[in-house]
Amino acid sequence: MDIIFGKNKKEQLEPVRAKVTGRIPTWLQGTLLRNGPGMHTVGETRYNHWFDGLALLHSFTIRDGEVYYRSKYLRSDTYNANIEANRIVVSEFGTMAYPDPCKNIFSKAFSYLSHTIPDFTDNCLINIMKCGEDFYATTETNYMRKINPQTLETLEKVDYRKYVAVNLATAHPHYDAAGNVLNMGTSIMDKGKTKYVIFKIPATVPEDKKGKNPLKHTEVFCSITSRSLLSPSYYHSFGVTENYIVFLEQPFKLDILKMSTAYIRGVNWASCLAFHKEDKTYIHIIDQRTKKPLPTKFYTDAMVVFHHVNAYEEDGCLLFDVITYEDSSLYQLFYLANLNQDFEENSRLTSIPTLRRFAVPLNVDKNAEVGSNLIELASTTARALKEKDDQVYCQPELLYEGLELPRINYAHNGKRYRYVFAAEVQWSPIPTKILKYDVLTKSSLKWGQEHCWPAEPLFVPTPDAKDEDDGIILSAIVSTDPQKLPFLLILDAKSFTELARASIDVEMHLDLHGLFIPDTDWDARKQAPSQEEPDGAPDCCEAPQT
Ligand SMILES: CC1=C(/C=C/C(C)=C/C=C/C(C)=C/C=O)C(C)(C)CCC1
Ligand SMILES: [Fe+2]
Repeated sequence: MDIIFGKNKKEQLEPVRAKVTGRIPTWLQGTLLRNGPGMHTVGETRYNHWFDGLALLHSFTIRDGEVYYRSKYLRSDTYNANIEANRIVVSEFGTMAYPDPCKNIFSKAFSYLSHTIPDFTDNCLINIMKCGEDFYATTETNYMRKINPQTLETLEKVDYRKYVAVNLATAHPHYDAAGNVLNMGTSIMDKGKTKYVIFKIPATVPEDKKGKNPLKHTEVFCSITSRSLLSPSYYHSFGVTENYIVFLEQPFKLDILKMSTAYIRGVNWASCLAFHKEDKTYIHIIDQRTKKPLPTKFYTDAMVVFHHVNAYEEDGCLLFDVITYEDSSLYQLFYLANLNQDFEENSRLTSIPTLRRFAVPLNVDKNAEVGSNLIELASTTARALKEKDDQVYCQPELLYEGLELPRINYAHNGKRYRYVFAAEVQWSPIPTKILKYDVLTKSSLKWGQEHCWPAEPLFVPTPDAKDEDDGIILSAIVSTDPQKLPFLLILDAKSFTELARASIDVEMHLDLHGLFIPDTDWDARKQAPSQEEPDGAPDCCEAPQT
């Protein structure tokens, strides 16, 4: 397993042509661009956690039935500093590192105590964000790196703090139909307050406005004061509907005092996160029209959510679907020490990721009887029980057990929808199958093959799509069988049958998230990789058949 998780992956700088079997639909033209950790040792030093790995971008360019693959490490300041020192010198989620090992503990304490919030890493390994015409590699700190989506080159380092007061920001922004970005982040102890800040980055900038960079036009949409100044919640994503935003203030919290002393205590950031099972999960619903949270205090039991799937409005209620855990053990399992030969035993989840639907009444009758259920929808068994003091306790409906890395047809984001595409996971965090779950009929279709570990499945609609599932699924598959090459799998999203696969003779990393850039989004001819790579691409076509 170390080969898949812990081994450093080589870059594939020149585009390599894949061996395609089956038929790739002719309308499918564009680039699947993805991000994830690819290097876990530098010199003699080793990261502790899989999320610490240095960001390795990779892309699959699909053109006229062919697939071209390339990969490149993000040249973050973190990457460059590590490579130059030939050891890990920048701290990541699960690994604390010190730039200068010669300094004694007192000078270390002095330099690190001068910042309550330490300077974080720019190793942007989680996702790719589109912002106007630009693409960024993202993580959860205040940094992003602009990238060239064709060459995978690393461009400017962006500090969110220049545009909006946040120390952390999610790697899962939302986009509206015009391409405006909606994201949120945490502002820690700024002017004596810790807040969750929802902000908008416009897709375009009016001609007359100075500066073409949309980030300069970032606007704070709404701020929610954290229940606690020194222990704000950790969150990985949030939900949106046509008129509302859903934010879960969950009892999985960052301890700011622990973070500010982590360097002198020699502990990692992960140890500053804790799940408080005795606490509640507060559900904040922000009205996009008034830019204010609803006054009712909605809450549910303690849980941990990383991924929101979708949310929508129905008959005066807001429904949201999330993948829930009963504890925070997921992040614990990705310590590389657990992901070894015996990972099946060492990395058993203590709670299975479960798709649950919550329903929140948008207009709460103050006179409703205490104990009454405020949800009268035929479509869900989720309940919202009126309590005293304007509180409403939400009880979810269980939809499906054992799934992660959810995606939907994004045209249905914020609206009623039927299909969740996800990776199936059981008691181990390793995906073994790709899943299509129908939230209406509660039925599912699956794709899986021996030794195959699929990445997050991404939905691309057909150009003339009528049904929600008119399109294809793209997923990069790595194999635990060294004889079997990794491949890009293309499934028909309706039937969930394989249309084609493109095998690539490289050591591919397991990635996290990404996006598809249709060729119509840029001047395809100008950017075609075939220009850099004349016909008869090297070695690729000799790839052994799998
Ligand atoms: C470095 C750093 C962080 C990094 C978090 C990361 C890298 C999380 C990755 C999560 C993933 C990949 C989840 C998948 O579901 C924190 C804790 C935000 C804050 C302190 C500094
Ligand atoms: Fe994620």
